[in-house]
Amino acid sequence: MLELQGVSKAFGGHRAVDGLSLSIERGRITGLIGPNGAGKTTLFNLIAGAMKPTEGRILLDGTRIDGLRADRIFKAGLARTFQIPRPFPEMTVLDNVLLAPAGQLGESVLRAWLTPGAVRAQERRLRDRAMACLDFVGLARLAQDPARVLSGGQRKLLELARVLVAEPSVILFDEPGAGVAPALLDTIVEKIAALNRDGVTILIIEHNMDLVMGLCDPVVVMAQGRLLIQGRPQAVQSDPRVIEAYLGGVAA
Ligand SMILES: Nc1ncnc2c1ncn2[C@@H]1O[C@H](COP(=O)(O)OP(=O)(O)OP(=O)(O)O)[C@@H](O)[C@H]1O
Repeated sequence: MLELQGVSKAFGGHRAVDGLSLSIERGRITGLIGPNGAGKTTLFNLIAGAMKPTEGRILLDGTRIDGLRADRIFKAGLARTFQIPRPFPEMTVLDNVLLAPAGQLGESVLRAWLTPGAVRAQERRLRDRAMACLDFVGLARLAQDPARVLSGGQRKLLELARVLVAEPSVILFDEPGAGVAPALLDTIVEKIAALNRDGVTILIIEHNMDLVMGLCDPVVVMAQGRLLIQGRPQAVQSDPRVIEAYLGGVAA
């Protein structure tokens, strides 16, 4: 579904991602782990179009997406969530979700003038869909509140609703468990699993090992910009190379 071929990203002389090749299988929840500075977030930036690779190719369903703008990749069905979501604090929760869909009919003034009925119908459909997404993540009752009232965990759920409006086929989650209270963590894990049951392919960066072991299969380990190993969660967890990479990371 998502294929990386010899992907590198250099910052000056430092290769944050170094000749990485990887296949993300359709319909799975793949975990991406590795010590701090391994290059995980840089890899997400490359896949989602926030950065261009220095070398290599990235294919989504066989079509090259490396070098495409982030909004094009989003429209092609690949969405990402951020480690620290930053909703517009004074806008309502619902309006924050409605910001996401690009290319809606109402965006074209000429079109709005020619076909106001179609625009209104489209807006209604979008609102309904945004409300359904908020309902899915459990935030529907807060739809009219300003986003600033949300807790860290609720912001992650809002972020999820925001990307779901676009009906992505692949979602990259950057540390969905970070900064989330334990009660909401279960909700987030449950929502990710439910989306996956619905056929969404998922790639997750996460430092919380319980979350990774319970949710992800396979698990991919990165160290120093490279792929260290890829395999079943239990096998990865007990692999001496992985333990060494983490201990090396702590010592550094
Ligand atoms: N924009 C940038 N400019 C220069 N160096 C960068 C940039 N982004 C990342 N790096 C460097 O690239 C390396 C990989 O960073 P990255 O954030 O991708 O790691 P990570 O695995 O996501 O780490 P963490 O788990 O701490 O988030 C680090 O050495 C980092 O300092």
